[in-house]
Amino acid sequence: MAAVSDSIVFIGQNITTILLLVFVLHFTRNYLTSGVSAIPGPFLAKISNIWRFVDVAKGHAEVTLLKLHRKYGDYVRLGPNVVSVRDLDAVKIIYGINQGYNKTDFYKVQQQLAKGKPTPTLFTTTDEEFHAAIKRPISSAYSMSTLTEFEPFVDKTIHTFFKRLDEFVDDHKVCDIATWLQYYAFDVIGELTFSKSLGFLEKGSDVDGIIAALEAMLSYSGKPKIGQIPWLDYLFIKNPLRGIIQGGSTGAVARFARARLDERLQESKLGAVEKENSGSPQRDFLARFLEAKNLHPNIVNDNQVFSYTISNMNAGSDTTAISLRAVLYYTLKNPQAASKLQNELDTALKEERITLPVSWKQSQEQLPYLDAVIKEALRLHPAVGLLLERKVPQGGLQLPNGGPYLPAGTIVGANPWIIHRHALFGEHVDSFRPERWLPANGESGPAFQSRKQKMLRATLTFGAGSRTCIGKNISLLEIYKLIPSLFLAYDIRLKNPKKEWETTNAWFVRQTGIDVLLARRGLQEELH
Ligand code: HEM
Repeated sequence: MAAVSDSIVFIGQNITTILLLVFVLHFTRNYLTSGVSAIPGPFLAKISNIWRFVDVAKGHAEVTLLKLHRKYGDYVRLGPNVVSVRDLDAVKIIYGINQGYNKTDFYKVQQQLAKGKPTPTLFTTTDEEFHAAIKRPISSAYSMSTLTEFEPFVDKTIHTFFKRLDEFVDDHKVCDIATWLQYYAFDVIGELTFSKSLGFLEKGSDVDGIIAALEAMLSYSGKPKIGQIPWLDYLFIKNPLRGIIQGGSTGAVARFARARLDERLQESKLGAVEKENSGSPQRDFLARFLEAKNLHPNIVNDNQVFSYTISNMNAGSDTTAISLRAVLYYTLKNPQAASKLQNELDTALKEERITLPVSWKQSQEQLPYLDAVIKEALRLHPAVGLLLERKVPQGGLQLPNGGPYLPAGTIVGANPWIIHRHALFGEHVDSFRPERWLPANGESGPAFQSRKQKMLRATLTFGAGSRTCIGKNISLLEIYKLIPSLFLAYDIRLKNPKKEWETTNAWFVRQTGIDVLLARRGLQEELH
């Protein structure tokens, strides 16, 4: 008894020293983590995840990481157990199909609560078996061949968008196009998923706080930061006490999606939808998800249908808006590129090779410079701006080209912003040069094809491997139709050509501050 009380007294008297010792031991153990300790990086990152937490919270983690890779080379240590990879052979292994590199707890942090329980989606699940099971029934809905079936939904939204832009022209008002592109992207995904736009363009403002809710979820002070130390999620976001107090909030996007699903299930009971849609190629995503439920009842229930719709909304709206902004901004900032693009579009329209709105097929077959502009903008500003984290599987990873061996459990990943500035993309990788995607003077056809293929294989805009973006074709449809149609219908100028936009990296690298002046080009009557 006396020994116990003596110990308590001793601890009480030396608590500061003891705590200091515990921290020193903890940091030293972190510093010396097997395998990872051979990789260079900032000292503080080697001893604690707090360094990365603070860096992500500042909102420009892609800038920090680029500097670190330029200083240290292909492998950078970002945490006691975290490695950022720039070596392309390593990227191939990490994202290779069936290589066993699963998503990390960073993605679990993004799982939303439904009735107090985290709900994994196609995007956020870390369970590869579950992922394969839920992906199989619906992957055909996203295939290249269904694209043209979705085209009328996009055309409809382009019409609404241009009606609203006409008001800016008529009123001689400055247009905050960054915000309006977000309204467009949200309304398209609403149309595609539910045949019902969310009404952003009509209202000209955030509807039901949906954008605010998504921003809060992905705010740089929120989940992406917490994702650097995932156990904090259980303290701050998924804390059961918080669930009890707040009733396990579901959020504005979920409410909208749930209402549409309930409407459809009700109509379906009445037989209205089946009659209306049977055999129609213009079925929205929800109709296709419900078909998957009929075909695969053991995998797809109403909750899974709901989860598919949520994935579409969360993964497909902001990312597309960010990409559209990048294409528009870089084009407007580079008058030479803008004028080349305008010439290509005007000539193709005059020769009746394209229409307004431009169709997907026309954009692919008639507009090579547009293709180069879009590829270059998405290279320079990929929507995702943090590591696409994966866990090293059993057996470990021998990092290629001189890297050390990493044991199982190490977190590895590539950041698209870093990979897209790899020397493989040629010179001036920090500048907007659409020409890098076109044959150079004197370059033979086969040499160009081989160079282009290498760049495409290294492109991570839509991720890579088994977890690559399922909505890639859909977003390309939205981008390749809207951008040329916009330049055909309007003369667009930056209000302050010298002013830079502002960006914030909160997992997605959002931009604000693109004010433009618009004038009609007299082609509106061509809109059909
Ligand atoms: C330009 C627009 C888009 C970009 C840049 C983009 C980017 C990405 C990236 C990088 C990933 C992989 C994430 C990772 O490995 O951690 C991903 C996955 C995903 N994206 Fe997209 N995305 C876009 C549009 C869309 C659209 C329009 C949809 C839906 C209609 C969508 C749905 C998804 C889903 C469901 C996943 C998870 C796929 C899986 O794990 O199987 N995305 N996206």
